[in-house]
Amino acid sequence: MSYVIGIDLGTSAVKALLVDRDGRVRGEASESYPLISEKPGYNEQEPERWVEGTVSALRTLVRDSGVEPAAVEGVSFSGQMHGLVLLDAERNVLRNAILWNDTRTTEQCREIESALGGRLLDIAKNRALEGFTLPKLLWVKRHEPETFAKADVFLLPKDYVRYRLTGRIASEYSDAAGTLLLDVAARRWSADIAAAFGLPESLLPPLVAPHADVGTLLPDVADATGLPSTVRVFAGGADNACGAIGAGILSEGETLCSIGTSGVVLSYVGRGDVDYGGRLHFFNHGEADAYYAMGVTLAAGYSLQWFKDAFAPHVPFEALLRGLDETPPGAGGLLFTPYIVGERTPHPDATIRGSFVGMDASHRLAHFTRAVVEGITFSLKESLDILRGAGHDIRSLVSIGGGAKNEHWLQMQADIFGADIHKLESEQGPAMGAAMLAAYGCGWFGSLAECAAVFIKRSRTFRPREEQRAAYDRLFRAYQSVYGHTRELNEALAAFRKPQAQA
Ligand SMILES: Nc1ncnc2c1ncn2[C@@H]1O[C@H](COP(=O)(O)OP(=O)(O)O)[C@@H](O)[C@H]1O
Ligand SMILES: O=C(CO)[C@@H](O)[C@H](O)COP(=O)(O)O
Repeated sequence: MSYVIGIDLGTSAVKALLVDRDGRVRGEASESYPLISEKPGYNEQEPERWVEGTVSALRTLVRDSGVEPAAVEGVSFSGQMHGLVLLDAERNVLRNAILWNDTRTTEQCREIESALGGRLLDIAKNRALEGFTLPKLLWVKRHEPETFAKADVFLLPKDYVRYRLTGRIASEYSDAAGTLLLDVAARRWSADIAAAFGLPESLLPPLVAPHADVGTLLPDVADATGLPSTVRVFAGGADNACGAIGAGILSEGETLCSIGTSGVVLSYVGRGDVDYGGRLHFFNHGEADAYYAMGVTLAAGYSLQWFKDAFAPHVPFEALLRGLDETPPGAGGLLFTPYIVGERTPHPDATIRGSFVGMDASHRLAHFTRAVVEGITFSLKESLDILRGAGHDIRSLVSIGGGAKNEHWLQMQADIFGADIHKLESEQGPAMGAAMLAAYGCGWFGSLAECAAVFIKRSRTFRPREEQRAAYDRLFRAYQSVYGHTRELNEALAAFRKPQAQA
């Protein structure tokens, strides 16, 4: 038997997954690392910790799985998107990486909009959002000019780890799409956008396809992990592209709901010339010539995690969510908006914060829990509705991530979305998509879809229930009005915010 390894470089941890030719998971290892949040809205990580964590997870995986290391044929990557890693000419890291959930760059977003106007959407297919990479580059240029002057090349998080494992600098389309520097439809860096901000083209790493073979492991990495130095390394993809691959979202009509730290609803798109007017993210998929359109809730699982940590730290998730069964839709008249670190879709707003609306003396923990879970799901329905409004006929979704672990929540997704929700048999998230890119790269399958047919199985389907669906439709209208009523209030409150740990 031969094997591949998928590595998912997440925000809180790196996970390495060993998968055999039949798609069976033969081992798993992970290592966590801290988030550095020195000021409100600032979120950074030390790239060296990603490398140490990845090498250590690979070592544990190889040691504990008991498989013959020489039987591992390929490795590939999935990674948290948008993060900025700056390297000097000697390939030293110049500063901590600035992450996707860092919102310090509102001013740079306005600068990008005024410099490029409609050309930004024409070329990069996305509007300027704080989380994306170009605003981060401009922030460093403006606030840390000495650091910027030393920058020779920039990399995205998983591309940096892959560079350290192989010695080869490269980026790939699916992650490059989240920088605002890619001509998304043409799959090449946009010389126009780079020039508009005085960025030398040499700062942009060479681009390859997600399944491209980018070399083999460096001898010292092979020694440290126990893998042979002949193991083939494939470029990999953005975590959402890999999450979609790992859930089999590989043809027109397929839609994914992922509730991790952030939450996304994304649909496969077969063409690059589709115009969503910037209301959704539009990125290159992990498959050649394919794309996806996606809405993002910044704090999806993170809202529930925050609520649990703050108000029920000793209650396990399963026990906390049992309350979903005990209270009817609407949580006794309580609504929650999950804007606790700002929002992206449909309200690109770094200043907005969350609300509980309708608190009543009768409300208890179970009502608040239900309101939080409903609010997260309503937020994702806003993305779903934009996709439907743009012509996507969405009657079913595959649900993944921590939020898919709870069956009451999966049923709620069916009721709120008005669509069938499919649960996967062995849900491994983006690490499985990365393993599939390696399997495809190794030539085990003729396409990612052929690989998905072997690797991915659906286990259960949750169908919408009419009575609940009607109640949620009424609640959703109330939910949608909360943003407009709380926007100015939050602008006034922003000055009182303290630094907080995020995501
Ligand atoms: N048993 C559970 N039931 C429902 N939600 C859960 C459960 N366990 C974790 N979660 C939610 O899933 C989130 C983590 O999901 P995960 O996919 O692991 O995220 P990430 O990959 O972004 O770290 C947590 O923030 C939490 O809200
Ligand atoms: O910013 C985005 C997508 O645009 C995020 O999806 C990040 O790519 C990481 O999210 P988690 O997987 O950690 O929730």
